[in-house]
Amino acid sequence: MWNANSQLRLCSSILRQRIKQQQQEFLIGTSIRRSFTTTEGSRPTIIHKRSIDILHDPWFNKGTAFSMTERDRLDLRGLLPPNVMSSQQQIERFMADLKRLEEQARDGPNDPYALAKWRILNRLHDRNETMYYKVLIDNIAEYAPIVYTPTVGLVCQNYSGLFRRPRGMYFSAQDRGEMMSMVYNWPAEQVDMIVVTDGSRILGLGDLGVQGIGISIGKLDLYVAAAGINPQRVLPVMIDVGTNNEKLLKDPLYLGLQQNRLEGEEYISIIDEFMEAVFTRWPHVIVQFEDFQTKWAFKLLQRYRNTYRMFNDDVQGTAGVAIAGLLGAVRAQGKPMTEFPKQKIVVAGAGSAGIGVLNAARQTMSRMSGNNEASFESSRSQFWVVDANGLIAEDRPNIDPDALPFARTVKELGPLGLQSGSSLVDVVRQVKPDVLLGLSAVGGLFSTEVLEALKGSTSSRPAIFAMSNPTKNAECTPDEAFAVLGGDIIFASGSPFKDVDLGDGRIGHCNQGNNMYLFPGIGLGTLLSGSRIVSDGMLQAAAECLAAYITEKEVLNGTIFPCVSSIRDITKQVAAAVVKEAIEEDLAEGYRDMDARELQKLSQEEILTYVQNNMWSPQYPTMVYKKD
Ligand SMILES: NC(=O)C1=CN([C@@H]2O[C@H](COP(=O)(O)OP(=O)(O)OC[C@H]3O[C@@H](n4cnc5c(N)ncnc54)[C@H](O)[C@@H]3O)[C@@H](O)[C@H]2O)C=CC1
Ligand SMILES: CC(=O)C(=O)O
Ligand SMILES: [Mg+2]
Repeated sequence: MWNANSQLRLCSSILRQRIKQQQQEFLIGTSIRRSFTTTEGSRPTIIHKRSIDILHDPWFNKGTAFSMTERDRLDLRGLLPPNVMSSQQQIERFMADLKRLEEQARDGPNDPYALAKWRILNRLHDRNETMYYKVLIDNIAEYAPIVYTPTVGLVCQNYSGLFRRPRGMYFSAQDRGEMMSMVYNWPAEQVDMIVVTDGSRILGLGDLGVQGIGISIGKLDLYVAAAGINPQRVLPVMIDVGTNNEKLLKDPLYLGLQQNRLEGEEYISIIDEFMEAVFTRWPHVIVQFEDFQTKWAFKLLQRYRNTYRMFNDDVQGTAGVAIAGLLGAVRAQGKPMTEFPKQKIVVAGAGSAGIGVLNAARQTMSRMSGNNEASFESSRSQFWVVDANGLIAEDRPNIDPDALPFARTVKELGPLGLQSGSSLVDVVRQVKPDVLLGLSAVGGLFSTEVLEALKGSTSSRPAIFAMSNPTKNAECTPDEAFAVLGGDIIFASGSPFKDVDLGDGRIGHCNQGNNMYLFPGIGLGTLLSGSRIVSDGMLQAAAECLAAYITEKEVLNGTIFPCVSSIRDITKQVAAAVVKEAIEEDLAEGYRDMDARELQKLSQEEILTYVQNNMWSPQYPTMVYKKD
């Protein structure tokens, strides 16, 4: 339960973890405890191929970094230029090429260059995975916007043209009855993480059909870079049930099924078949549902969450990140987090993301203020929800059942001069909210008029969350927000923006409020705990860990989310919090040689070491050839 003590407990435990972590980094390689000393990636790699086949396999290829003895041992001599490069030299050569593009891009339009960078990185991904992830991890702040939002959106939009080598698996409506055998076509014996999409709502770009595979690939890049999931054990998946995108339906070069989306039972039976197939081959896999349109996101989550190791990133990951940000916004006002239940929050957007955030925020408020039926009921009145048809009130016909709990009563609205369907600007003007949160996918929705209305906020430091992706869908830019409201606000956006120079020596901080701060840790923590499900408690633990990661000083300076360059560290902490919660809930069944009983005995610090030691990092392994 949330109270001042739990807040303190969290902050001090994070501090303790950081100190321990430094000690542990020193200790790795020495014998801490048999059961969690094997560092991921330190074992030699057994390969069953030789010669040119190795160079064409991105999982094993080291390119010019193969030593002369390896070249002899693996029949590679003469197939590479003679100069053996270190992995660092390889990266320098690659980066010099990539940077040339940046020099040209400095004054040019942004998008084509971002796409060109993606192509260059993707080609590296195709030929040498180890080097690709080394480049990504070492330069995550620079390249997350290329492999992830915003450029990944552009990549999905242009995927038919960009497609060269296949990556991941495609299950289509034509594969009904075949999936159980098809799944064995994937070459890896073990898969830890699947990210699956049906392409129906890719970021805020709508239905992109089969081209949505790009988002599964981008999310899994972060799983490898941030969570240290072994790249040989990730699987991007696209389930192609058709598309309702008229442009794609008419495009002769479109790569997917050119039919309207299947609906109802036909649709569900395909997703069911896919789930059964992947969990039959890999019983311990974790499946992240990504960018399913709202009408299926909730239904599929309810259908599978108690049976399979799965979660929906847009509903649950986003909710956790928003909670962490909302608590940060309370602290940024100089108040304790426990004041959160008093915040007035206007949410624009009642889709999978908006409703996910609303449910989680309401539960968090309720937990903080009594954790009973009465507190749950009363916390409802802190939210005003506006969608494409304006303010949601109970007298709206055919109200979406997921939004119904947040519909305002006509009685409540009367004194404010509001009614069902009132515009966002009127709602903001009358409610005077502490927080204005956008998950609407409508770029520019927080217009100058809306931001002007927020000047009436009763908060000393109103918060604006323009969380829609990609960049052009952000409800407003930080420049717009700071220009209208001045420096005393908190700003977060789903896609990255630059900080704003406020002109008086101060900087307006632009936080990136994106589920990337949670999903990799949720996945890794679930994997390492061996929990059969992803429980609400595990998700809550992840959100609390993220909330506590930011120091008091940072929060007061307007920082409510960590910087992207610390994503690997925050992911490790989140994963450890998830493992700990799974142990406490008695869900942890163990992973590899760490069984449930061993897990139960670990201290908090030991859990962190266990997580760290199981994170893959991009180092070339020693290779040993064995005949099949
Ligand atoms: N920052 C992050 O981590 C995340 C951001 N998102 C973003 O959230 C956005 C929405 O995602 P979903 O909820 O799945 O989409 P959705 O399409 O299901 O929902 C959009 C909602 O916005 C409402 N809307 C449309 N026009 C509006 C207007 N003029 N005023 C107010 N509301 C309006 C719609 O009625 C609907 O309720 C996307 O852009 C997505 O990229 C989603 C997940 C995570
Ligand atoms: C970030 C994310 O998951 C989305 O925009 O859908
Ligand atoms: Mg998403």
